[in-house]
Amino acid sequence: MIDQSTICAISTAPGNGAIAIVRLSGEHALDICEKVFTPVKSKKISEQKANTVHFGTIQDEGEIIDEVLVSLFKAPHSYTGENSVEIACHGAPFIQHRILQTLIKNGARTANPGEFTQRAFLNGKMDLSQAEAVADLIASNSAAAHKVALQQMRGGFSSEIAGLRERLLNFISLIELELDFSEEDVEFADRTQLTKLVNEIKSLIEKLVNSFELGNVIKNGVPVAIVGNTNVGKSTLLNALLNEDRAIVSDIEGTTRDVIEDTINLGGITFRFIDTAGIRTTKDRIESMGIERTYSKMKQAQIVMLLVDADRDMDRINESLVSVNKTIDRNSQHLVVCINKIDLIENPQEIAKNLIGMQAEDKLLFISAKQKQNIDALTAELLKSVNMNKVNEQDVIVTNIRHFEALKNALGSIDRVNDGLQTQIPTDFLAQDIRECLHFLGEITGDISTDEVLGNIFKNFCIGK
Ligand SMILES: Nc1nc2c(c(=O)[nH]1)N(C=O)[C@@H](CNc1ccc(C(=O)N[C@@H](CCC(=O)O)C(=O)O)cc1)CN2
Ligand SMILES: Nc1nc2c(ncn2[C@@H]2O[C@H](COP(=O)(O)OP(=O)(O)OP(=O)(O)O)[C@@H](O)[C@H]2O)c(=O)[nH]1
Repeated sequence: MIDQSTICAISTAPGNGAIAIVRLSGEHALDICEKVFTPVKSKKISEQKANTVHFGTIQDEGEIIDEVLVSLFKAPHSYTGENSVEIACHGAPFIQHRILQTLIKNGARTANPGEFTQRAFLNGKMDLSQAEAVADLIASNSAAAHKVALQQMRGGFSSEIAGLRERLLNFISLIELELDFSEEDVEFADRTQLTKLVNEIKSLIEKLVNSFELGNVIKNGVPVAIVGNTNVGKSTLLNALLNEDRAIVSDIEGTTRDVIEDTINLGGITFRFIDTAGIRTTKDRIESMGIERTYSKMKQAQIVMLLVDADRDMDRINESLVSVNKTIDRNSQHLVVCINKIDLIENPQEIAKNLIGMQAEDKLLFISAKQKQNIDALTAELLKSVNMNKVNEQDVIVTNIRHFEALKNALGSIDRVNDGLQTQIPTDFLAQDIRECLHFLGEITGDISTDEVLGNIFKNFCIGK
């Protein structure tokens, strides 16, 4: 149910700016605006045409707060689908807050995060996956992320899903009719047509499910944990990869106590390098917390880059490989072992021979972070670990984990429908699988949603969006 109150918020970024926008939306947006805004032209704001802009002053009990521009939108032709007003004022936080307070004094309440977009969704201006894409668009920080978010906000795959869902809904009503007439042996739903539709749905969903691996990479970057004993050169390597000095480099053991994260664009893909505290046993509490965190970062990474110091004894080198082996899962993670400081030793191959626990799929590189030797080969190896072969350039890409989960569930149920059609299972079982598929598809577009799901989605939005 849509809450009927009129909401207001500052929609521009916090802090000083040239201009700021205070937004007002809801049934009483125009009346509230009228109480605080005096246009230079005498005509009342509520009598003005929609989609017009007006110059005037905002007043609080007779005191002028600012000269502003007011934009008018009338339901249903606004972003939220409700009456809306935007006040563009001078950008001092003091002015913005005074205006907000005045609006509240006159009957508005402050908006929750994402509440404008939530209302746009509830009023049918966009479906749920489009609303989610609005947040992605605001957060986009690379050309690829921008492209997929914009595509999704403008309809993306949700219109296709909605269309297929609509057709499946037609079938379920026919099948349910058959169930009503179960005494008689009638078949209202054409099984050949239904099989065709099921296959269409299946191939779309499969394509979308497969796109997620890349979608996730585009949206979140590839997490790479750089791990190793202290002083092996992790920070130096990070700097070599970043080509700048952002992490702390020093020869004092345990300098990197906390987890430092930095992103770098390699071949159009964002990698998130996580420079971790070295793995070793320590009595220092703060340092051991850092080491704890190293293990948890290692588990979350898509690529684990183990750095070893070529200049150390073999036991110490193998010790770190043993810890990594215990922690990572090669089904979902790649291991790249880098033998660093090759400038210091004669025969790095000797180390390679004595490494314990390397597996066939693991990669081994010999580098010097300080001398920047073989950094390009390492970069190439990282890019190879990101599997992008499954997706074509023009394909729609799923970036949202909620959509991914719903699609996987929908695929499971559509597979059961398909099997059921082939093995001619009883109609009531078939109907149940179809209903389940409809449910999961509906979760994506928001045709099926709960307050909890909506709450979780919109709580992560900015205020004013
Ligand atoms: N000042 C301002 N800038 C903004 C937004 C906004 O709400 N205000 N937007 C959003 O936050 C984005 C633009 N999106 C918008 C989408 C729809 C409508 C809108 O009024 N749609 C109506 C009327 C369309 C028409 O003119 O015919 C509609 O869909 O019925 C406005 C903004 C980005 N920039
Ligand atoms: N000769 C040589 N020295 C290196 C190389 N890479 C790093 N070093 C040196 O090794 C020392 C430690 O480097 P860091 O990058 O601070 O090592 P770290 O692994 O981040 O160390 P912690 O933060 O203590 O865990 C520094 O003196 C670096 O200059 C290399 O390829 N060759």
